[in-house]
Amino acid sequence: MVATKKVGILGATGTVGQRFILLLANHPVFTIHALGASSRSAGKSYQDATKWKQNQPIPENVQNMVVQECKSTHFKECDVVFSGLDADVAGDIEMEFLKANLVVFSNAKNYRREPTVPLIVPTANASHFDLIPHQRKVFGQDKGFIITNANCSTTGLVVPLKALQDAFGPFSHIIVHTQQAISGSGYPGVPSLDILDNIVPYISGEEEKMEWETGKILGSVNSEATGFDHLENTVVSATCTRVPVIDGHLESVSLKFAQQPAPSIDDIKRVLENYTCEAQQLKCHSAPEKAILVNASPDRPQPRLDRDLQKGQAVTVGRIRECPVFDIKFTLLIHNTVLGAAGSSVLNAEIAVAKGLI
Ligand SMILES: NC(=O)C1=CN([C@@H]2O[C@H](COP(=O)(O)OP(=O)(O)OC[C@H]3O[C@@H](n4cnc5c(N)ncnc54)[C@H](OP(=O)(O)O)[C@@H]3O)[C@@H](O)[C@H]2O)C=CC1
Ligand SMILES: N[C@@H](CC(=O)OP(=O)(O)O)C(=O)O
Repeated sequence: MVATKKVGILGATGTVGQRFILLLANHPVFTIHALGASSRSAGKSYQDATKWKQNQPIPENVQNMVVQECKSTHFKECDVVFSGLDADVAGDIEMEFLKANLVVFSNAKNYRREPTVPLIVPTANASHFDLIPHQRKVFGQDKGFIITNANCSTTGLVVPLKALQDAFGPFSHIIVHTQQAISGSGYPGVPSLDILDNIVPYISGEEEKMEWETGKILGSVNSEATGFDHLENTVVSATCTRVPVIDGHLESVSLKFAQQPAPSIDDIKRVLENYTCEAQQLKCHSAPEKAILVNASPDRPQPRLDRDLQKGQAVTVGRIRECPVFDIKFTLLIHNTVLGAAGSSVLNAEIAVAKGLI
């Protein structure tokens, strides 16, 4: 039995922050101890500060907690700090927390490209925690560290890619087209007059994130455990669009393997169906029983039907078929605010506890 850890949530009033609260409300290892948001919210009770948009009520023990400003002194008793902060402010605030020797799991993009900061999708590259001793040396910390999770669309993409890369070697080409839910743009997000009866074929910065982050996540920790060997020779091309769905990003993927001849469709299905990851071996509370769900129906996955399977922590893959241009193509679905955001951070923190880092 692991002793309970106190956790803080930065950006607790936002879309990702609300997910953190639901995921942590009855958690066996983590207890919500402190909540942080902007000075607009600080000093108010949580229920007065937030515009709650979840389909379950605010947990009773959280409703009247007082929201703090995001200063490390208010969080010094926390064993873990989760961040769902707006990227405009996450950089400075998260660094102040790290320098106060706190453990930070961030959803924001600010430190994903830092050479000493692991970018971890918990069901794909938990081995990247191996860099933490080096990161602690670089930042002069004995206890604190920072882990980022990936962009939500990238997260969905890399889970099946990791399974296939482990089995069949690297890819030469990846083309991905996303149809992303509106919850991905926070609250109030995309104006209703822009998104109802419509599709917006542009999400600022998203394609660049998918094209870059994929290579860091599918790359490896170098032999000295002092940095990451980014994937070389894999070209990723992403097109990202916003569609009128509340939760769940759908992605159409085409792949070409570096090694030819490419595996058969049956071999691809078998590998995806049998994929297991370290979070499962470590028996982490939030690890999905299956990290990849293969659906054989011709019209699946679909956001409304598949996003909540495995409590939102799995990626559903369907429509696996030959590609007349590359080798194979398929469609995947990820719950963007669970595995694509708060769920990744929570599972990453459980892995860190299981590895003895916290
Ligand atoms: N939504 C998603 O699917 C995903 C989001 N992310 C990332 O997670 C982060 C949060 O996103 P999301 O929840 O959608 O955003 P929201 O806009 O819904 O929430 C932003 C949060 O940041 C807080 N905040 C804003 N300004 C400040 C400030 N000056 N000081 C302290 N806190 C501040 C807000 O507090 P207040 O209420 O007081 O203004 C709020 O709690 C972003 O970095 C985003 O890019 C990552 C992956 C997926
Ligand atoms: N841009 C994503 C959500 C997000 O905030 O991503 P990132 O953390 O990479 O900025 C979406 O629109 O669905």
